[in-house]
Amino acid sequence: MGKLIIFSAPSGSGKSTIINRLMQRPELHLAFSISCTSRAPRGTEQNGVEYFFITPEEFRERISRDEFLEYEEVYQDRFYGTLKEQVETQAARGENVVFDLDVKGGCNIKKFYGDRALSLFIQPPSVEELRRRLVGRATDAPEVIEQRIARAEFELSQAPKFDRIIINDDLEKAVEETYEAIRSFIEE
Ligand SMILES: Nc1ncnc2c1ncn2[C@@H]1O[C@H](COP(=O)(O)OP(=O)(O)OP(=O)(O)O)[C@@H](O)[C@H]1O
Ligand SMILES: Nc1nc2c(ncn2[C@@H]2O[C@H](COP(=O)(O)O)[C@@H](O)[C@H]2O)c(=O)[nH]1
Repeated sequence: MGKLIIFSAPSGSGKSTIINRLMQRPELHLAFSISCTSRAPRGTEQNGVEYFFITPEEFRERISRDEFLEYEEVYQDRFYGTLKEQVETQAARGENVVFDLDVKGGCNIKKFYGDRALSLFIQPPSVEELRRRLVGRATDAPEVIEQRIARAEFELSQAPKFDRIIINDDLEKAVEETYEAIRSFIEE
């Protein structure tokens, strides 16, 4: 049975960037948990790769069918949720399942799996740098960026609830620190 690796942080901290780098390390046996979302794809995102993109109506139907391990309305009218089936199938294959979750979702999954899960908080050097990264990423409209920044203060206050805090200032250092944290956790 595989283990669970949770990445949480405010939007723009660099979770996806670090995850994408670690997915290229085959010795970690990682499998990404593809969430459902009711937001529209952005940039080069593809259905079934970054997310399963579904309508808010389908999202509500799936909630009523109890298909999610957890879900959040992270931003108004934008739902995100972890599919039970995804996680169970991947973990049963012996893969270590990686989650990219908002802070509430991260805390919920950690509570659910306890010691089987490692929860990592990816901390940006500052809120100003977070804004610079979101603007630089150029995937969101200015008002969406402001919504994400507005949530960041609460999310940063939740960092002590996580097993490890990784400061993502120098990307290479953050990737290596995360790699070592995961390697020692899966070898325990
Ligand atoms: N250490 C770093 N230094 C400078 N820029 C970085 C660093 N880490 C990531 N970035 C850049 O910051 C932007 C946001 O990163 P990324 O998309 O990985 O964040 P995220 O936490 O996954 O965001 P979201 O929660 O919205 O998916 C990207 O343009 C990425 O290239
Ligand atoms: N609670 C959950 N949060 C999730 C899930 N999938 C992604 N997320 C988080 O949402 C925000 C925004 O993501 P974006 O792709 O629109 O930038 C980010 O913090 C993700 O980590 C999920 O299944 N559950």
